[in-house]
Amino acid sequence: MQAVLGGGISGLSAAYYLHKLGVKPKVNVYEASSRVGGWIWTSKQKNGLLFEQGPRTIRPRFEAGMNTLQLVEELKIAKLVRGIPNSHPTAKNRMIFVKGKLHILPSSLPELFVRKPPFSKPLAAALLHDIKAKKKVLDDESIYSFVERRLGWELAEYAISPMICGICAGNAKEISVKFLAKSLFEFEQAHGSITKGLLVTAWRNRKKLWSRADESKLDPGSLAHKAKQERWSVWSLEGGLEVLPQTILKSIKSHGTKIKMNATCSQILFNSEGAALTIGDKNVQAKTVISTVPAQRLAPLLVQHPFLTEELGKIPCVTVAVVNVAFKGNVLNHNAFGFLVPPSEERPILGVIFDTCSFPQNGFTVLTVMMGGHWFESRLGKAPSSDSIFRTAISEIRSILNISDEPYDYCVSVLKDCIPQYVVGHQNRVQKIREYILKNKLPLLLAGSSYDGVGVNDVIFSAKQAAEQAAIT
Ligand SMILES: Cc1cc2nc3c(=O)[nH]c(=O)nc-3n(C[C@H](O)[C@H](O)[C@H](O)COP(=O)(O)OP(=O)(O)OC[C@H]3O[C@@H](n4cnc5c(N)ncnc54)[C@H](O)[C@@H]3O)c2cc1C
Ligand SMILES: C=Cc1c2[nH]c(c1C)Cc1[nH]c(c(CCC(=O)O)c1C)Cc1[nH]c(c(C)c1CCC(=O)O)Cc1[nH]c(c(C)c1C=C)C2
Repeated sequence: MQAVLGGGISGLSAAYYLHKLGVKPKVNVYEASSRVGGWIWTSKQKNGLLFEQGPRTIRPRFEAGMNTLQLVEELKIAKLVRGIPNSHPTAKNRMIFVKGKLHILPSSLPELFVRKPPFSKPLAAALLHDIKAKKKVLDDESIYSFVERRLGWELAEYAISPMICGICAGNAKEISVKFLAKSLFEFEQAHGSITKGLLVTAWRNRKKLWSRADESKLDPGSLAHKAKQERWSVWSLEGGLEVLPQTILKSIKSHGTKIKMNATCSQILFNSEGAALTIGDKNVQAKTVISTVPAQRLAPLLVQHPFLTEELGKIPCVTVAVVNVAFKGNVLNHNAFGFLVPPSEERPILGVIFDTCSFPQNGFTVLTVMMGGHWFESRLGKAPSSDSIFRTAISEIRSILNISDEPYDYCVSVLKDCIPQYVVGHQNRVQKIREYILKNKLPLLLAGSSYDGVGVNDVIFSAKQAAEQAAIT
């Protein structure tokens, strides 16, 4: 038996790809809770309203983004995909809330040459800063410190810090530069500055730059081709993102994969036949194990290998409080994706997504307020009640967005340890962990959000790669 730990989107995808690759023997998925989908969770409210408690949009970019679109086609749910083009107001209008005001961040090249508050200079001036700044030889550093050194304090504070909140609810002063800006970091290391690295790369790729080679590689009838042609910024699914894990679940069940619910794995002991897993009060033998559970949850299961327990345990996670709230009619003065709040503003919220600006819902306004993350305890308290989280969220949206209407419906969720933090040294740590597994010939493959990216595309792609590895071992 092949074992997959975790029934979130990566565990389900791993089982899907194992079947697609014709891997024998049969596959069992072990899920600790009583539902599948993990953080992908669409709740159906009164009047048919949909609240996304976790992710809501997926980016159709790079290999991993194309792979997810291909998966959607294979699952025969392409007709449910709703793409948002780059020209849509929500793709162009991303805001930050600084010193009592909402500011739209520049989203096009010409805007980089105009001064836009809260920045004191046009953003293009940051390149002058970069050209003048001395090279520093480093193996890794925080993304805040890298951007501050090379492009100046304002970009670090008002662009990078909120962006890190809007991706991993983390502190840019702790998150590795390699999480978001690996190639810019490498430009400095190889060429002395970001600008020089960009020019050298543009020159080397000058032929590719002017051709649409990427597009011509895509099958003209495919969803990925449509996404490129229509220049989608993001997409979601009619009925909510949870349709994706639910459809994978149906597909893998129809192929004979067994999904074991309320089945927490509490120990993995490697032996000559593979691995003996303790699931609840039973022992089961597996040929290989694909783990998609968070690194911190996997760490204590590997008692035979203290090195793995220690290193996996050093990949931390943060907790996010999510408040979905609906109002009757349009209560917003902006047509935008939403806004983020730089941590230096010291407000209790991380940001707000204007869900219905992207995907309207029968005359309602739906907003999602995200809170906590790295600052959960310091800003919300040790164990805040749902009621106090809701009151804080409402008071913030009332004051920032000038909304005086009473909510029509709402939902408060505390997502415990939901997003891993790729702190400085993360990439080296993951490499050392994988080298150890390889050197000790352990039948263990790692997938999910703790290692190579936290987006839905990244985790599905990591599951595909793990299944491909399992197929050749
Ligand atoms: C608030 C929020 C907003 C997000 N927004 C976006 C977005 O807009 N776009 C985007 O691309 N991504 C977004 N993400 C990221 C994305 O949702 C996640 O990375 C992805 O859902 C992770 O899926 P996973 O299957 O790897 O992990 P999980 O969803 O964590 O699934 C792991 C599963 O393993 C189970 N498990 C844990 N321990 C054990 C055990 N010992 N034994 C058995 N089972 C176990 C858990 O119960 C869980 O079901 C967001 C995440 C959050 C939290
Ligand atoms: C405030 C908290 C969060 C918001 N979204 C997330 C958190 C933790 C989670 C999240 N958002 C994105 C990703 C990455 C997806 C990927 O494909 O890699 C994750 C895990 C996408 C995203 N959302 C925003 C940005 C700047 C990004 C990065 C990529 C992109 O440009 O699309 C903006 C944003 N996120 C949140 C808000 C309120 C917000 C506002 C403008 C919430």
